Amino acid sequence: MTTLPEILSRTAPSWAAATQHPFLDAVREGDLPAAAFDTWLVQDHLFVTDLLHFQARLLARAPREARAVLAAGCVAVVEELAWFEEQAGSRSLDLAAAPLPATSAYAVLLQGLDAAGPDEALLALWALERVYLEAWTHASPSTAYGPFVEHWTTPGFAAYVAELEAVAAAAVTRLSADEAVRTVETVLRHEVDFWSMALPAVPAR
Ligand SMILES: Cc1ncc(CO)c(N)n1
Repeated sequence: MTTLPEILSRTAPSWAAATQHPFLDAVREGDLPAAAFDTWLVQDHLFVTDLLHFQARLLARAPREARAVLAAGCVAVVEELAWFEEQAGSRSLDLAAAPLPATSAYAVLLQGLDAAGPDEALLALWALERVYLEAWTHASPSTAYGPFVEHWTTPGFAAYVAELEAVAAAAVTRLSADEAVRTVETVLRHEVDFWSMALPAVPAR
């Protein structure tokens, strides 16, 4: 039977790459230029919009035990989008920017998961939320970007990831280990590309 600890250990180097990324080091050290952060923030707003659409579709076909966490997650994502709009307003950012290639590629991945079974899609959702929590935890503490780091490492978000983990733990038992590894690896590769997207503006250290 496939288990999450097995999948985590088989994908460990990719988790490290997606959480100990130079973008996040620069956030922690405070030397990420505001322009790079802002580029990333506008793209993440686009990603979260795509995520809401994906999650709403998944809710409609999810196994019974996953419905409550997915529905609560949809509400949280709607609130997250409003929060992005507030941040964009105070940083004078244009949220209507076009998606960069990493954002478009991630959107294609999420759309593709509609054709996969709900268990694979649930596993992917857990992975993309867990890696985000770990990534921002790696960026902590940050003085320059402190409020953002705090927003993405709150106990509420950690509790949501833990609830998703319980659902993903059940889902993964219905997948083959190779299938589950492939799904998680694909998510983690897209996460690395997403952090890398805004990095050319980061000074060498
Ligand atoms: C790229 C990315 N991955 C995961 C999350 C978590 O919602 C996010 N906001 N952005």
